[in-house]
Amino acid sequence: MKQIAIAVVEHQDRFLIGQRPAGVALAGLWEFPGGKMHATETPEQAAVRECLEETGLVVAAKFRYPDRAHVYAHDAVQLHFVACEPSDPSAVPLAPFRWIARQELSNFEFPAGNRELLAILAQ
Ligand SMILES: Nc1nc2c([nH]c(=O)n2[C@@H]2O[C@H](COP(=O)(O)OP(=O)(O)OP(=O)(O)O)[C@@H](O)[C@H]2O)c(=O)[nH]1
Repeated sequence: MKQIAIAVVEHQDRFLIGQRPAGVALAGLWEFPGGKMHATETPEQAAVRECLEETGLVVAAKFRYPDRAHVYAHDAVQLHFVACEPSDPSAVPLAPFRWIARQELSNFEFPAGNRELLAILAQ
């Protein structure tokens, strides 16, 4: 199973999300910054690294949401969700990432493995 670290970056009740590009698995769905963990990394380290690579934002890991295993047609993944906060809240994320208010998250379609996390964020 692939180990995936995901940065759930929160600031002033808004979250950083981006749309997966055409031509990749789950194209068009929205997601949090993240990707495969390197062998020596903790989920926190990998989430912070992936977030910087994908969004240009430096973030600090704060706490963990429950992990989630999910089997997609393209892959079986273990999702490690890491709550993070931006070091510089005024920094502008790289496209396609943008800040979305908590109440708006339900208007975006995420991969099925995010369902439990999104239910927690909606509370
Ligand atoms: N980034 C991200 N990936 C997610 C989320 N939810 C979810 O199920 N995934 C899954 O986790 C896997 C992430 O791998 P990826 O394709 O984005 O990245 P990758 O394996 O190429 O890793 P890399 O970015 O290190 O190259 C994909 O199977 C993706 O569908 C999410 O919220 N964010």
